Amino acid sequence: MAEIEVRDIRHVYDAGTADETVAIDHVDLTLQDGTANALLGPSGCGKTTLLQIISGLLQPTEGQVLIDGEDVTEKPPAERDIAQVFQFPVIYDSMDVYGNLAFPLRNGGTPENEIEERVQKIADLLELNDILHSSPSNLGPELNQLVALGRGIIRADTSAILFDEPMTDVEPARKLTIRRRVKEAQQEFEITALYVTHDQHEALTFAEQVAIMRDGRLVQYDSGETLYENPVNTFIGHFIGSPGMNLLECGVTENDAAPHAQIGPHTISVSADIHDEIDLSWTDCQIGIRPSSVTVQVADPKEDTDYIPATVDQVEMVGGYQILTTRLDDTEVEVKARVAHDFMIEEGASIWLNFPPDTVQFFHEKQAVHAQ
Ligand SMILES: Nc1ncnc2c1ncn2[C@@H]1O[C@H](COP(=O)(O)OP(=O)(O)OP(=O)(O)O)[C@@H](O)[C@H]1O
Repeated sequence: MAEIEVRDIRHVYDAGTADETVAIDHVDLTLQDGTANALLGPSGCGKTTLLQIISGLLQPTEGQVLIDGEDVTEKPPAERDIAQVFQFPVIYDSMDVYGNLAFPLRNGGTPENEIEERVQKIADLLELNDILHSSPSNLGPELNQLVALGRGIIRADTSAILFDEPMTDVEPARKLTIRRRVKEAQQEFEITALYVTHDQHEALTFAEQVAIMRDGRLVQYDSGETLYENPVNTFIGHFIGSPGMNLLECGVTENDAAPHAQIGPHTISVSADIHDEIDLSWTDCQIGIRPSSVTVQVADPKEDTDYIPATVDQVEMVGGYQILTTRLDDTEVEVKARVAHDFMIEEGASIWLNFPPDTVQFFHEKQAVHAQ
């Protein structure tokens, strides 16, 4: 496998016409050799365009694609040795599963005994042994997608594999199994992989590093943990997590000689690292806190001023926990808090919330002021 680098890529569709669209706007991204990566972002942000530029199906308007340091921007797809798994599996019905897997090797003139060995290895890994001699037309889309994956990685000289929304046609109940097998194959063969999806759960479970795009730009490329804990801006804070980060409009006030966030009558402490960077003249500020970081108390904490009174508007059971939608008293500010599934609370109840300072992010003009 190989390192894939896109350097200062820009892509414009219908340049110079009324329909001109800047699909990729100066993106730099390096996928380290052997790593699992995901490309995540809302519809229309440029994921497919970037994927096609990497595979060679599309020539970028500007910028370069490098494979292990070699500039392949001008090379056609066939000379890049990049495999692609599409939304809908591309399978040859005229051959059985074995024939499909063996196809790229036979095409390259590999001796039959080596082909058999390699097909066996792939079949073991993807658990395809029982269907090796079945016709693909008798298999469901899940198994066909695995065959397409197997065919993509069967050649030892494949540089990388690109997945374009590969779970689109997979039944929800089968997704976990298919994803596990894809992940095992990626790890076993140390494949450089880029997995395009608009589903954050898929991206975060597959990839070590996730690139998030918006409006043709790469906004953040980091591990799932960093994206969750330290979003670079409010877009990432809200986009990652379910529900996303609470983003609360605030002012800045000075309290005990340290800047604090002010929401209506409520003062919220931030960490010392954030204090050092806040300017008291700032407007357009928000604090961000994950629903799982909000501490909830049902008994009035009385003199403990770190707790803010709120009212519970909605209680929702989500999987193994509950999400409370609350409103801070004397404001219209909504805060979501995650509590245990057996936490006893009713809609309309009074509640007290605490935002532990080391879990509070501070954003100025939508950008994080301090990466922790
Ligand atoms: N062939 C094309 N001609 C003109 N504009 C295009 C073409 N393909 C894509 N676009 C535009 O480029 C932008 C990026 O599209 P792209 O398909 O790369 O995004 P995406 O993130 O993959 O979206 P989705 O998740 O919906 O597939 C969009 O504004 C889209 O309308």
